[in-house]
Amino acid sequence: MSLHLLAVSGIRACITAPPSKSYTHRALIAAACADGTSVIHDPLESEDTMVTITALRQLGAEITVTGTGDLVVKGTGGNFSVSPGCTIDCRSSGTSMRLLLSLSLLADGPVRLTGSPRMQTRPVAPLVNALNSAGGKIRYLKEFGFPPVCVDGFFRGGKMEIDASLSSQFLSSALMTAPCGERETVITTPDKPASRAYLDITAEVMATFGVPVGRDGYRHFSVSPGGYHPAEYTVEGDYTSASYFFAIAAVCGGTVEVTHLNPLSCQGDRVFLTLLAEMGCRVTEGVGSVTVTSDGRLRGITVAMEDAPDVVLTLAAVAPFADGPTTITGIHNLRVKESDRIAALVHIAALGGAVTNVSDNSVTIIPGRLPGGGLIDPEDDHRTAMSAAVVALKRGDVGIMHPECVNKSYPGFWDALREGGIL
Ligand SMILES: O=C(O)C1=C[C@@H](OP(=O)(O)O)[C@@H](O)[C@H](O)C1
Ligand SMILES: C=C(OP(=O)(O)O)C(=O)O
Repeated sequence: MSLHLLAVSGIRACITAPPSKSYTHRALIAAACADGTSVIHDPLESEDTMVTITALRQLGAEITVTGTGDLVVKGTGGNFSVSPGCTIDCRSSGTSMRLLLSLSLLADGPVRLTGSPRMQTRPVAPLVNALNSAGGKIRYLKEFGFPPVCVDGFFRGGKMEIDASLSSQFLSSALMTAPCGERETVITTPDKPASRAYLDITAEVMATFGVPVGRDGYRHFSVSPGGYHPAEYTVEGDYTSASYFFAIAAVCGGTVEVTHLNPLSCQGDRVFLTLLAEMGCRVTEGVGSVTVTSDGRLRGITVAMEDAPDVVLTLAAVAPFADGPTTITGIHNLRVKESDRIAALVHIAALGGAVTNVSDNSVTIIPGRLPGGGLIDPEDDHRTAMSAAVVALKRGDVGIMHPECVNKSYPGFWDALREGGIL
């Protein structure tokens, strides 16, 4: 099935942001490790967070859903008990795969971690190397450096060096397991980590569940053993998911307000609002909401995006409608996401009528050189589908195949557009 959207203009909409995917994964993990019962209010219900819930149940945490959708998590105190042959299917969730890789070392037996064919091409070697130097006995079951893996051994802690230049998730993974290690964990990174804001999210959730993370910027971290405390936790709204609505306001013209957003959030994807302001939109922050207003006239910009990789595709959907080129640097790890997102970016820009000049770590999007329009297969990448929707609503001649792939992070995306009167 493919979805064809009509062009819209002069939008007036108010949409509630869904809960954050990154915060939900982390709150679940901290709660599952805690010594007692936690309640997670307003968790994200999506394919990826379901992967983490199912995995934590396989590891022995009891997780129940209340009538209002809250999650009650009976923690294990960091002692996971697994059945023989335990195999966790992370499907296409990179966050689940990476975060569970360290965590599985806390189990009382071997745990196999596998995933979709695409997940089996997403690297884990820098994390596996570090864990194997600190008590882990992790083996590759197919291709060296990639899932599936068999996780055995234990998490000793101590000094670890983790190269997180390809993915911050390697670092978040070891950090989240560290409170359940045998001794103090001290992690250094040889290079600047990718996607650094996600490390702030990790440290914030850990602190809420009673674990302070000692750190010197993003290059040196320390965590003491002692475990997590249970907590009552409310998940904030997701700025990445909100970016599509802001982008629609920017290119189609009009006003879109998105509510349920924390104005003090450490989500790096908030930067998307700064970029829209630079491109010519009016961005106003209310109490727990953000409004973007645009007359559709946009300027091209130059921007470094290594700390906010997930909104690069949203920007690629906006850039074709600017009055000049947009250059984006810091895109080296986009090739190892749910799809090759550099190829996706080229396709999205072309739908909007722009050509792209791609080099190793940057891309320039030049508007107005191609006819644009057409059909896109997002290749199961939720962010490609949602970004293509931005172009489709501007132009009216774009079809999106397999629109249900948004279920990975935002099952309610198409309904939110309908309810907001945009579809
Ligand atoms: O830790 C997280 O929650 C995430 C980290 C980022 O990945 P990388 O650190 O691999 O860039 C981001 O792209 C992903 O969507 C979520
Ligand atoms: C890259 C993403 O997620 P993950 O790494 O968890 O698959 C994403 O949501 O854009």
